Amino acid sequence: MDVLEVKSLNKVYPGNVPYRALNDIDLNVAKGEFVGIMGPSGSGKTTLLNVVSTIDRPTSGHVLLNGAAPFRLLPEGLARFRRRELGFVFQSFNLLDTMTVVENIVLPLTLDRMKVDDMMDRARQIAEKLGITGILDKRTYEISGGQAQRTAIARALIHQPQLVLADEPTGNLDSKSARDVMELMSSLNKGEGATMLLVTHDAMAASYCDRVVFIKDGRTYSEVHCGDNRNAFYQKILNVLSLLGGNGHEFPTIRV
Ligand SMILES: Nc1ncnc2c1ncn2[C@@H]1O[C@H](COP(=O)(O)OP(=O)(O)OP(=O)(O)O)[C@@H](O)[C@H]1O
Repeated sequence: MDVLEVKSLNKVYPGNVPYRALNDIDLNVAKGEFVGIMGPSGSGKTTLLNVVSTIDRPTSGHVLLNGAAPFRLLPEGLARFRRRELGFVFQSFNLLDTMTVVENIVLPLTLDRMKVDDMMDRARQIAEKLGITGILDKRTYEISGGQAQRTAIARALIHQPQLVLADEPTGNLDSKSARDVMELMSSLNKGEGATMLLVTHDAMAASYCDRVVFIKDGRTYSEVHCGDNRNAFYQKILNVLSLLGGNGHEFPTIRV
């Protein structure tokens, strides 16, 4: 069964002039898949991510996560569903400044009242995979952007969610840290079987995915698959971006 099933999804923002931000989107993500979403500014990427992450409701259409329909749940059940089944990685890291790195990482588990020793064991395991064992007791203002994003990835994965949603995770990083973060996300995807959905403007970041879906004006535009040559995949992504008519301003972080 697919982890994510999006069918005939529409989102209309109400207002004096209602705006159709998503127009009949279909998107399936298989277990263990790493899927990228790209498209020009205003094409609906964030709207799609917000609906998939259950933060925003669709106007019509279905969103199923592991066959379950989260929007049928009552608010409390929906919040629990989001906390347990999803992991989030944001451009701005969204770490809590008053806590240490390890306290940030275990946050999803503390909310479910797991025993402290078990939480710390899990935190150490995931920290090792992300190369942040040495900074676990630091405060978030004492660490670099790349370390902050790796901390956020550890927090997104520690509760083994069904789906990890990443919104421009490399947007605030220099190119070396961006590559490191994408290498790590890719190895967690392959090694841990974590299913991931990534929204990005960055062709380099997208080239770590198995498949990239392009959207334009709220509709699916095209899709490219990685195959076994990541450089050729990167080139294919750049080709679609140029066809999409993005300019330097809309795709500010394309790196060669
Ligand atoms: N709350 C809202 N109310 C009305 N219109 C909205 C709202 N949020 C987004 N929109 C509109 O919906 C369209 C899609 O926006 P969205 O943020 O999903 O695009 P995006 O592809 O993520 O863009 P970017 O790459 O610039 O972040 C845009 O035209 C935007 O102006």
